[in-house]
Amino acid sequence: MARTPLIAGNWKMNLNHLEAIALVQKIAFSLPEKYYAKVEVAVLPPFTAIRAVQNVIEGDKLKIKYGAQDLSPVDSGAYTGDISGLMLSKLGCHYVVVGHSERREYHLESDELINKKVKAALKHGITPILCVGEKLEVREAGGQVEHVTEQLVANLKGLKAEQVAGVVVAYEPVWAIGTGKVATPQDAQEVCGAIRKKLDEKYGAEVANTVRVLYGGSVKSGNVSDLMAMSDIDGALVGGASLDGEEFTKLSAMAAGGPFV
Ligand SMILES: O=C(CO)COP(=O)(O)O
Repeated sequence: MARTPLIAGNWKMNLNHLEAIALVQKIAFSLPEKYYAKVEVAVLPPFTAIRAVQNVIEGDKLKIKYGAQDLSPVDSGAYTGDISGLMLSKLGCHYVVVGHSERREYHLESDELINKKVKAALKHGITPILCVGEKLEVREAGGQVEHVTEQLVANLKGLKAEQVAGVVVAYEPVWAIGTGKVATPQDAQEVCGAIRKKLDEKYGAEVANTVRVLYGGSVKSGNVSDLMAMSDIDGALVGGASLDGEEFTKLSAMAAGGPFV
């Protein structure tokens, strides 16, 4: 089954709502319509810019999708500072990042909490982009496949096969994030292939063949094609390079088979 590639720009804690509008307009203006048939392009602004991005995308009928970078495991209540899936679905979010390594590290998010967040996203019809990935010491000890597949199993616990089919998994080795040190296509394929094999074992071939597995970590227009040439890599979760309109457009075009025009 052919999987539509996904290029998702995780803006992290960057860009106010005015800068966000300008960036979306730049991407929309630069990326010719024909590319959208071959690649799905999404932007993931900070919460404060989602409404502005929604207005531009809906107002101009753009083919760019959008989403958020996190959500609460519950729908509403006394949880100061949190944002729920209910709120995000009302804003028309297609995607939400769950379990990014920066949240696992700085907000001490556990596999159990991430599992609840995946369920909350699905409950509200938002596709979770579930991030998994090992730290440098785990890779140096050769434990990356075991570590990542354990995270995957824990984070998807209790979901039915048809729910898992609606999840995107992003393999983001922590040592490659924001460092300029991209994993080799072979290293990325090893883990992305293991993710798909684990999905096959637990949920069957149809689900495993449906789920998109992305790679993330220092992806740029110059390395995205080699990564996506690997059989189990269906796109990229892009940090730094997604903040530069021209570079992100070029990267998206390359993911669609390029060349950039
Ligand atoms: O964390 C990432 C995307 O979620 C990757 O960030 P960089 O592309 O800046 O390495």
